[in-house]
Amino acid sequence: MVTSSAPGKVYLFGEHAVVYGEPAVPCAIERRVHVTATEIDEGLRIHANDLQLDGFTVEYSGDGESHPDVDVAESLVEAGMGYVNEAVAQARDAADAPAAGFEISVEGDIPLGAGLGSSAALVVAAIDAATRELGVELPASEIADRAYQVEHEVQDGQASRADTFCSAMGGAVRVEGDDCRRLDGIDTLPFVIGYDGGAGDTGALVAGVRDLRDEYDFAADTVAAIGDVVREGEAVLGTGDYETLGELMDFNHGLLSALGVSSRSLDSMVWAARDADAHGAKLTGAGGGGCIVALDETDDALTALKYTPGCENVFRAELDTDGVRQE
Ligand SMILES: Nc1ncnc2c1ncn2[C@@H]1O[C@H](COP(=O)(O)OP(=O)(O)OP(=O)(O)O)[C@@H](O)[C@H]1O
Ligand SMILES: C[C@@](O)(CCO)CC(=O)[O-]
Ligand SMILES: [Mg+2]
Repeated sequence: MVTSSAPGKVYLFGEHAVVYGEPAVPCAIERRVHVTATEIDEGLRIHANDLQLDGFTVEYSGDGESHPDVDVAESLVEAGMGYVNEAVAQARDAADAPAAGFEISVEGDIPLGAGLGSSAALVVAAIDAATRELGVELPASEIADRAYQVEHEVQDGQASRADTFCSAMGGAVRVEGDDCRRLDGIDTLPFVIGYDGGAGDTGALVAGVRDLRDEYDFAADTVAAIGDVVREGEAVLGTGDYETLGELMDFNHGLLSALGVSSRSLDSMVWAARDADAHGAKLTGAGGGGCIVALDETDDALTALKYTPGCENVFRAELDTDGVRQE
């Protein structure tokens, strides 16, 4: 039995635009998904107590048959389990053990579908745990690559390498197309996260931006402008100039908002953080609902968000310089 874990992330800059080849800077945070893999004779059994489908907790056997004790549509269960199914397929392939069976248990402290990269953390940790259980130790870069294949497959081609690379490597990273790099010398960033308790549909939100971009030149320009913000941001990232970083985060949020991926509750959390003198604040991840990230080393934004209607949970998230690891 092997347990591995991998971190979630926030986007300092660049979500959505990264899908079209602009650079992005996601940063790993100290919130993790833990996956335990145990080899069994055949098939795939998954325990995922954090995954609620229509309010039901799911126990699933991927060999076609059995199902939750409750009546949940097969398609919903398949969708929920797709990441684990595909991660296990990657592990079997990497270890050259096509028939290996697994029992997989998942638990995590990353809210699901909220822009903190729970899917990438799950896939990265699952590939690591399952390959180690088969006696194979993959380099983090290969885990990142295989995890990207999984997200790409499960999300119908709507995925960049950003979430999976960041989760596998840890720290602050820069992703532009297939060019993925860790950014050295960045050990700390004062992130405060506000969570509205909701979720966004990543595939649908990415498709919405794609449509806008196809329809209007100014939407394409907006996506390109996000790339400019990222390039400006990475130039000051190592200097500790939180003032400028925050200003650029604010700008980035405005551009995402123009592309239609913010929401009323994300906007009110962003404004609550700004009113409390955070250096800057923006939505993180696909948007539509979920989380914002603010830059603030004081407790002011944290306190203000606690009393913001629509904010269900607020927490500080340290930069996690460790990526995937065996526990
Ligand atoms: N702890 C977990 N247990 C089971 N499944 C999980 C877990 N964490 C993530 N998942 C899977 O990942 C899906 C959420 O992925 P999705 O890409 O929609 O959101 P996210 O990764 O949290 O946010 P974003 O991609 O915007 O950063 C869940 O519906 C589930 O299938
Ligand atoms: C919206 C997006 O840019 C980030 C989702 O966390 C999609 C992706 O990069 O895969
Ligand atoms: Mg995801």
